[in-house]
Amino acid sequence: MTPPSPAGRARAAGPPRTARARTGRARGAVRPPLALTVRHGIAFSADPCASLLRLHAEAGPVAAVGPRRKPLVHLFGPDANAFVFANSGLFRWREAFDLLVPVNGETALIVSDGDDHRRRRRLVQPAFHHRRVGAYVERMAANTDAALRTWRPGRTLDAYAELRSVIRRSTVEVLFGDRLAADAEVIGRRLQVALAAVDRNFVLQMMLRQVPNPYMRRVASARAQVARRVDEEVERRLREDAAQDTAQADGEAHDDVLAMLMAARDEDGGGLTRQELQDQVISLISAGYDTTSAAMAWAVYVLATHPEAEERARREVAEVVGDRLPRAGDLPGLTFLDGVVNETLRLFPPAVLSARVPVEDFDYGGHRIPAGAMVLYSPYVTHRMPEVWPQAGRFRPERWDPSSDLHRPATPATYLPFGGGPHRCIGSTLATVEIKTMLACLLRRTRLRLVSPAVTPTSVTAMRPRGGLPVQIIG
Ligand code: HEM
Repeated sequence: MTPPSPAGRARAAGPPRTARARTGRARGAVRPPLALTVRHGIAFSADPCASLLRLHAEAGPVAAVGPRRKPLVHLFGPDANAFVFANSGLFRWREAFDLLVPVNGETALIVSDGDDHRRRRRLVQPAFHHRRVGAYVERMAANTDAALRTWRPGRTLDAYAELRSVIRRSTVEVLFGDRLAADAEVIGRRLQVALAAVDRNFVLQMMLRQVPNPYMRRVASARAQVARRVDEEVERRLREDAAQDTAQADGEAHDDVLAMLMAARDEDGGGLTRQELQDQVISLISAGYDTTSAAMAWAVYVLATHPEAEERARREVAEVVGDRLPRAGDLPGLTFLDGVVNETLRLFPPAVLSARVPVEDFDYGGHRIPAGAMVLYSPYVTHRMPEVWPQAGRFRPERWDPSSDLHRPATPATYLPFGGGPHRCIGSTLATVEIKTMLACLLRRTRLRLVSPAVTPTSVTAMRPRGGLPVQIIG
């Protein structure tokens, strides 16, 4: 599956670049109503996804909640998404994603702005080129199949946890090579301590960041241990390069993202600094496996709850892939499976919300939104708007077939599981290729039944089934 491409089309079709020019005179500064703030706050802690749909229904396309001095301003719907993506000069990412810094590092892409971001993104982007990602399919398939071979009929297991550990291994392996992959479990466990810290509710995270405390010290120490392991690998490769005495001497012999990052040069011949390299490695692992595992769990869930779609996908995999493991060349032929992946990411986008902080006041939808506010746009709410997607709440993978009555062309403003604009997810192709490959492996080898069809989502940064996804293996 290739999701719609980013900013170009949004800019062409979207609103003009200056915020005030588009929206005319504002009625006045947004003022979060206290009653709405309290009601939404309580509902959000119980079920964030449902609470956002209610907030949109109640307040419309602009909904401010939280403290008056620094409100959280939700901008809902395709117009808002197009506006946010087209006006990237109005926003900073460092402030918006500050809470990720303890895990991702100061120079990670998601917390970089302006020229720094452009430079780093240019250096990192080639490693995620479509052609390179194709080369990883066989590793992903082999890792998945190795895990599935241990799944015996009759057994009950947590499909989310099991597949997440496959994804962790594949992510570390394709990004950073076999030596780090051998440590994938240890790296994953340490990183998990840090990731758990940024998965907590915002208020608690902000409090934890205010004063030194044992919890944040544990997070820093876990992150430092991963950073040391990454540094060792970089050192070792540099020594190998210098020695030029093995087949792996030129660095290019490592066919992974780390090799590309180490070799990357801009027009002036400059590359990533050691700090930048370390932060990119850690932030790519952490951005990569939590979100992809969440999406994978939802894909298993929707197939298990839609037997007809599951059978159709199974038949397609049997015809295209047959008895062997899937290869990159098979993926374009798996068109129904594309629809399954697209539809899973439409109904269950792991990034329920994404954030921006404006550097100056701006007007939108008749409201003045102050500099420093937390502006939030929501893939989840957009994807469930009936005026955008017919039968919005239903899993209908056939809607991705242009000949279907339900088909609607996806635009960057209407379909945005990977965000949009200059910070659009760099790993979108890797993620969708991985989910598709893993589903093909699952469908050719096993049949699953959910232990309970009642599943509640949790988290807005990597939305996943609360309590995992217990399944019974039935074949
Ligand atoms: C289903 C899986 C994934 C989802 C739903 C997802 C979603 C997102 C979203 C919503 C953003 C923010 C964009 C914005 O607000 O405009 C983002 C950024 C990012 N993602 Fe992903 N992502 C996924 C997988 C991955 C993978 C596999 C990687 C890398 C291995 C990755 C690396 C990144 C990075 C580095 C950024 C920051 C880009 C920048 O700031 O320039 N993601 N992702």
